[in-house]
Amino acid sequence: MPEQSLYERLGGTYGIAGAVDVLVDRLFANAAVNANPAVHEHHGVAANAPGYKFLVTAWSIEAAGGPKCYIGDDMIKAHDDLAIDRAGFDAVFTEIDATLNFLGVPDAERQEFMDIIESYRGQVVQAA
Ligand code: HEM
Repeated sequence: MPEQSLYERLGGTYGIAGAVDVLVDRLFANAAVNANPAVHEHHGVAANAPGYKFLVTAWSIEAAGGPKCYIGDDMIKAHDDLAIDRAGFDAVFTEIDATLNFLGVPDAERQEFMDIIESYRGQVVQAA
């Protein structure tokens, strides 16, 4: 039997949307993530949460090998005006990892997803 995609092993659209629902609430409340004023301008507004959850869910579905459904900007353009530095990226990386752990995602799937996140560091970090 062929190995299931990461998308399938994460529980498909329902599993990923459920995880992003929890993740985005935690990111919006995370002081280290919001220390960047440009990030806080977005993440400090509760009304941004539903649309952001939609975009991050679709991005994650595609990144994990699920169906094509992401309509947002690429990762360079999406983070162009935010001056995200290494510490800012690490704060988000740590929150994603902690959330997947909190939700009981198995180690192998968590590691595989975190490797995907890490592979975008160079596109997201645009400040020294
Ligand atoms: C690999 C890691 C990351 C992924 C997969 C990711 C994913 C996304 C996605 C899908 C969007 C929506 C793009 C659109 O509007 O079309 C977005 C926007 C955004 N991201 Fe990220 N992101 C990452 C890292 C970060 C980090 C490290 C920060 C902050 C420290 C951050 C802060 C933001 C903010 C504030 C926006 C909204 C920008 C705006 O519309 O004004 N992201 N991100």
